[in-house]
Amino acid sequence: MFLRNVMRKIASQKSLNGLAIKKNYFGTTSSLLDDFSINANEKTGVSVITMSKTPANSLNLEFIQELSMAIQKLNMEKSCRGIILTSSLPSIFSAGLDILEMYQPEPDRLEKFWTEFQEIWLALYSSPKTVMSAINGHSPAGGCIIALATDYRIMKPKFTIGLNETMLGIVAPFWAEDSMKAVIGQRRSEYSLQLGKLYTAEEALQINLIDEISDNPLQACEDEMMNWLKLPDHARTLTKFQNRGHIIEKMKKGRKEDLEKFVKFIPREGIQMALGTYLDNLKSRKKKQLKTCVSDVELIVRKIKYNLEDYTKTTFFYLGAQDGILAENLINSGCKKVIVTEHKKSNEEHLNEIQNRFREKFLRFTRFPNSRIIEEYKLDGLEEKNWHTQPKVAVILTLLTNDRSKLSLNSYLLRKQFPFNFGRTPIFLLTDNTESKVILMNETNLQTEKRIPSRALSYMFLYDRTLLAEIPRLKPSQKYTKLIKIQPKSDLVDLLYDEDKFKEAEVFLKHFFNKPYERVIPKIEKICPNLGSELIDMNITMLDRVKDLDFRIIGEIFRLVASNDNYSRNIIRVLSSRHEF
Ligand SMILES: CC/C=C\CC/C=C/CC(=O)SCCNC(=O)CCNC(=O)[C@H](O)C(C)(C)COP(=O)(O)OP(=O)(O)OC[C@H]1O[C@@H](n2cnc3c(N)ncnc32)[C@H](O)[C@@H]1OP(=O)(O)O
Repeated sequence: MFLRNVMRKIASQKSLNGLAIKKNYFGTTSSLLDDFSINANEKTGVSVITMSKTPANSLNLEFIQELSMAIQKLNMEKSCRGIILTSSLPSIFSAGLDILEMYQPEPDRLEKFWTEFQEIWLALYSSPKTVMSAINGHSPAGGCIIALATDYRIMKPKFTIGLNETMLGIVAPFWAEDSMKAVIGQRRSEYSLQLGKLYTAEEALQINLIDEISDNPLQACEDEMMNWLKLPDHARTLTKFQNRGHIIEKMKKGRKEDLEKFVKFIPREGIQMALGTYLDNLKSRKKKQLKTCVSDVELIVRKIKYNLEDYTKTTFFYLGAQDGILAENLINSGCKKVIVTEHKKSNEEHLNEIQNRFREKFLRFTRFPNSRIIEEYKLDGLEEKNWHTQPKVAVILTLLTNDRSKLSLNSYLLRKQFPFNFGRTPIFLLTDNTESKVILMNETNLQTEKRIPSRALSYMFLYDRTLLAEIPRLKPSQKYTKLIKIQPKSDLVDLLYDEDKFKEAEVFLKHFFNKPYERVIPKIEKICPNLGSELIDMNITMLDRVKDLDFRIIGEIFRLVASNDNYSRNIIRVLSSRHEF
């Protein structure tokens, strides 16, 4: 049935020839908005569509409409046998859908926007012509969807491509997913989509997401096109539809539902919040250069202020009310938004105290909607509608603790607050909890329990000196892209950067790792009573079950050493020399 329709469509092109497209089809024409041009070569029958919508060829409604119309016309133009899509921008093929179309959208426009996007995809994916993408720049999300809808993809080295929708907290449509599966396979596709993977051209080639790499993708496409055009059009087209028919049919059947889903999904508060963050981040990405961290609240505040473009627009999420000193400092120094979270049941009295103190500073106190346990504090005069438009940076002031119940509470609150992906938002973790001796946060924790992708953790400010002991643990990880150098402010910090000392501790740890807890604990207890009891609190039965523990212990050792106490130094020496330990 589908193939019959295709045959009919191909046949009907003959009669449409010359009608559907302007008479002066050959040569160069520009779109009404000058967002792209078409160069139709009479000799080869190949039309090159060059997108030139500055700054990023992002697909807004008008751009898609015009582009879609042009492709549909070319699809019907008999003298056109091949279409190549490319970009005139130096480093971007297409940045995908214009995020501004989805951020704080007008309902009618949003509906039109998605309908047109479906339409352009159909026009490309079911084009009877040979369609190629000369991907001469970045091609994320919608850019990749467009490229995937073509028959052949040649990309310039180094740039990136992929369906990164989850990074924005949104979901690629099923038809884009289907087209990706058809190209790179089910498993790779699922993996790439879930993780919102952006691949370099080199990586993309390895997984067949693109077909070739070339320094001149347009020329390479033109050359490759000649091979494709050697074959009779009807045979090639029918073969294409034999392959794609089921995907096209599925899309057509599901497109109404897909549209309904989209217009319902996008305006959701959480999605808007995620898009706002992403957008802000995109805008300010280049300008943010965060450098140092200091172990003093005032200095941290000053640093943040200095580094953030607009400090007052930053939202601070303060997890665990504690005594609120850090939050108060932030507020005093100009921050207008702080969300304080606390488990009311467990700490109601404390929360009330905080609330009262904050009330003096804030003229209005609002309960966080849909939640009984999260309280929101904000300055009067802050526009309600901007409340959830995301800050440039999310700052999480969190209680890093060895208390499992508090940790899971924090995870819970984080999940509740942010059921979506943080995307590329840098997250600052601060703590003023000087009692803490351990961080149980590692990459796995962050990804699974707290659902913050590790890449978001690009910057960390740690106030608590004892927690600084954890910093070296993070060093080797590639994922922590910009770990800030901590200004040595104490012997402890100096020590942390003393590689030899650190190695010494590591050697020692190797010897008691993998040993049963029962054998190790009493020995640790003997030399370091606090550490032993903490391990007991954590209910650890085998040390090797807790991979992070090595650094925790290292941290503890450093802490002991930093106390400049001969006894502690002796402990280290003894431990390091006792291999049987
Ligand atoms: C039920 C289904 C639900 C939902 C499905 C929704 C499907 C969505 C598919 C999408 O396409 S979502 C859009 C995703 N797009 C992106 O994530 C790309 C974002 N852009 C970038 O990562 C980068 O801009 C780039 C790698 C493409 C290029 O980087 P660079 O060369 O450094 O350029 P700039 O970042 O400085 O960008 C220049 C300029 O353009 C603005 N911009 C970039 N992308 C977009 C966009 N997609 N929408 C709107 N605006 C965009 C960027 O903010 C810069 O603006 P300035 O004013 O600061 O110059």
